[in-house]
Amino acid sequence: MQKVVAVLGGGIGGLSACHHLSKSPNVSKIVLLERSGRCGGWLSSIRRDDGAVFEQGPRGVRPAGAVGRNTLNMVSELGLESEILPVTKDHVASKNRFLYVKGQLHKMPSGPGGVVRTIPPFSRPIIQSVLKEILIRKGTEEDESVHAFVSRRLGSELANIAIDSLCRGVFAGDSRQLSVRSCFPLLYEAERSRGSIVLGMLMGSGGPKVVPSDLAKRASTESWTQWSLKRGMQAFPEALEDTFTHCSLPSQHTLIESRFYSNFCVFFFKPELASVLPPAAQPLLEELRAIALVTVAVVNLEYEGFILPVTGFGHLVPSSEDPGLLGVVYDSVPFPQHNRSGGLTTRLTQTFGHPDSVTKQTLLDRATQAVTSHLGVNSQPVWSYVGLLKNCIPQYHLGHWKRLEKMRQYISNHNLPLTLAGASYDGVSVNDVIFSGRTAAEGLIGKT
Ligand SMILES: Cc1cc2nc3c(=O)[nH]c(=O)nc-3n(C[C@H](O)[C@H](O)[C@H](O)COP(=O)(O)OP(=O)(O)OC[C@H]3O[C@@H](n4cnc5c(N)ncnc54)[C@H](O)[C@@H]3O)c2cc1C
Ligand SMILES: C=Cc1c2[nH]c(c1C)Cc1[nH]c(c(CCC(=O)O)c1C)Cc1[nH]c(c(C)c1CCC(=O)O)Cc1[nH]c(c(C)c1C=C)C2
Repeated sequence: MQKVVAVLGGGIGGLSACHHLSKSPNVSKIVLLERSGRCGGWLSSIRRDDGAVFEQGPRGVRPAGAVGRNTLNMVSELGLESEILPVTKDHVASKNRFLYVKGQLHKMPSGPGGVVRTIPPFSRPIIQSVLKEILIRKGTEEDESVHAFVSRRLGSELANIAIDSLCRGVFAGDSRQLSVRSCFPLLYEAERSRGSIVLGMLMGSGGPKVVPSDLAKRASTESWTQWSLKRGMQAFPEALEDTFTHCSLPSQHTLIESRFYSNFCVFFFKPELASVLPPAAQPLLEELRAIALVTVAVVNLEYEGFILPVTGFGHLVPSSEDPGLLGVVYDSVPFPQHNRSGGLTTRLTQTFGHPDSVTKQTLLDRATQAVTSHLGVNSQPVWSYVGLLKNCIPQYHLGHWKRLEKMRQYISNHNLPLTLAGASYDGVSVNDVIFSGRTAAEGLIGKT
């Protein structure tokens, strides 16, 4: 039977679903409903006339693993190969990441030399915690906070500094609330199946299989650690959107209500879309609304000349150091191609948590002060932009897996023509979200 499919939300997840649905001869029509008038969601690049590009959302995508290959395959299908800006393993942005602890920048330990020596801010070699980890007994909880899990297996120092910062640098979240089972499923599974994170990582795991395109093979041969696009990450959803035929849309609410009487299948991309479900789906609405989202402020700064005292990807700030500022990316280091043409400049991006009650000017002042105190730079930025990204990163708190199970069970028990996909469910990275769009589409139409 021919299907008409409605996709709610034109973020990268919704666009990925459309891309895969459009390959099926059994789908006669796809209606993409996007509220904002622009597709791409959080993939949002500021492009200046002088060639400079600044990212308000994601700035780099990892090529590794099945989901990384899947994204590169899509990049290839869209003919964006010549737009790719790869960062290889031997690049300084791949080797150097920093932590800002007790008023000082510290390079995160990496490589064999980094783990066998005591490297501040840590008080003992990482290898000690790693070797002890193998002997620690398996946990018995169904889920645990990321902080509790790492404290238990690797010690409180790594949990308080490294893992606290990592959760801020990926989820803009609190490691004491985030779920290890949902945020770091590989670590959780490693403990369950091998009794140890270290053994689990050494032995590897299964996971989905994705046949690599030539581009994905190139990424692996050349050891890329991340990539972006010449015109910024926004060029990705733009290229996807260009492949669709546009037509005027019916009223959103009419469409959603009619879903329950006809052959519509709706992909749900955000809990806030809950407002368009009918009252009959109340239990589902409650679960959707319970998924928390955080708001962050993203401050892009441009300085004249090369101003950094260190080179690398950037630095993270643990919550004990500053509850507000999460981290600073040294954008000019991984992606100098995004600097303005002619003349040397440094582009930085800072991310702040809990920015709601603060003015944009205050955020800008705090950002420039952090450049002075963290990086010893006294000059002022020649250009800046402050963006407030409301409810932008879903938080997989303790028990998230149970909530997902309940929601999917409800959908199945009530035969609702709905599929949940996007950042709120099974992974927040661009790769995860694109893969979830594909999985959702394939659940409806079979493998493409
Ligand atoms: C600051 C920041 C930095 C990030 N950095 C990285 C990174 O470096 N690497 C990485 O891999 N990932 C990164 N991410 C994560 C990644 O960008 C997001 O998780 C991903 O883009 C989410 O895609 P999505 O399609 O699920 O949702 P969204 O991007 O939120 O898209 C949802 C869409 O639905 C629309 N919508 C909402 N409500 C309605 C409605 N009622 N009706 C119709 N449309 C509606 C919205 O307008 C939006 O376009 C970052 C995210 C942020 C916020
Ligand atoms: C300071 C805040 C943030 C920075 N990036 C993000 C936030 C909230 C968002 C983000 N960053 C990454 C992802 C995707 C994760 C994935 O699985 O691919 C998201 C949603 C990538 C990432 N960034 C950092 C790490 C360790 C990762 C994981 C993948 C990888 O190893 O590359 C660290 C990091 N993020 C930020 C900074 C300043 C920083 C470290 C120096 C910014």
